[in-house]
Amino acid sequence: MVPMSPTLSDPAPADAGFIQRAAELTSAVRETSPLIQCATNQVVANFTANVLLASGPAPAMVDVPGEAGEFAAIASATLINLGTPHEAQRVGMLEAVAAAAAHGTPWVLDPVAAGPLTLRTRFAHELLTHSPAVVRGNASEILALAGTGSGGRGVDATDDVDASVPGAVRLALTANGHDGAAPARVVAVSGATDLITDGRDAIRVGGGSELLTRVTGGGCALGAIIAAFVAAGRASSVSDLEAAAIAHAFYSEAAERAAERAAGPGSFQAAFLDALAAVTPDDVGAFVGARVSTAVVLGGEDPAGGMG
Ligand SMILES: Nc1ncnc2c1ncn2[C@@H]1O[C@H](COP(=O)(O)OP(=O)(O)OP(=O)(O)O)[C@@H](O)[C@H]1O
Ligand SMILES: Cc1ncsc1CCO
Ligand SMILES: [Mg+2]
Repeated sequence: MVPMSPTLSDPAPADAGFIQRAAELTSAVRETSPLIQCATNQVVANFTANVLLASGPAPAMVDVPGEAGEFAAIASATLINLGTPHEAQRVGMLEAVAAAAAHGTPWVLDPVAAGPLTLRTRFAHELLTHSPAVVRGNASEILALAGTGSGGRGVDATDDVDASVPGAVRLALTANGHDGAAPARVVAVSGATDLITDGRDAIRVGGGSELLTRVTGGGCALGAIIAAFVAAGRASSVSDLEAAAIAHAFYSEAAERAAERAAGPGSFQAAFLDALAAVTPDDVGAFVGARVSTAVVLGGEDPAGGMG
């Protein structure tokens, strides 16, 4: 059964354990430099690679059919972003997600502009059957995939993050994994306040900067950072849910610092890369303490038959 109209409990501040895991996971991402395969759109490939390099992980934009699966087998995590999904890239993406599944490698789906565009929306639904660890998008994209969208107008959101709660919960709970055999699917919705949920628990991440929406790739590069934090989280027993939320906190802390120094979108982009490199694990811990809240999903029902 699909949840009818789930809501969230009153928010609680992040507890000390979560704050500590945020700092430790940020250290781990810097120290272990996870290798992140990106099959992403041609608009943001360069920015995404720079965001990863500034943050610690190693990017590799390997999306060519015949190579994409081979590379997914050795990557720490894979990002699949549907911004400009040409036919050959779609073939490479299917190879990559099959290899990721075979090797237990986490992968992140960013269904850019899902909803108004039929081909990529169908392809996103096909990709969902290959068990992404995280589905990341703006509210319009998440609502479209959940089947509750308002249409959207393309790559930018027309829906509000809070309005996406029922859709995000539904999209999380319709995945396999809630039987305990595999990690639950995490759905991450970006906006003024970000919402990250596995259908049972939810985490809200505030802060950040509106300037992230004035340069291209603000959301797309976030998908690559989520992939890196989830990969490092799996190596240190941090749940995909918390790892994805800590990724958002890391990103928002850097965006806030960059916005303080920037005169506009151009200098913001450069300042953001500098800030991603400068943010410390303790900064991320402090950010989680100040700007992150947790809640429980109320009124959600697990289609697999138990809320565990
Ligand atoms: N009004 C806002 N205030 C602060 N931060 C914001 C705001 N809107 C978006 N963000 C941040 O910007 C980043 C990108 O989110 P956004 O929802 O714009 O992604 P997106 O629409 O998928 O972007 P794109 O597809 O253009 O890369 C996230 O880190 C989010 O928290
Ligand atoms: C502008 C744009 N067009 C297709 S993908 C993309 C990058 C933001 O998603
Ligand atoms: Mg996007």
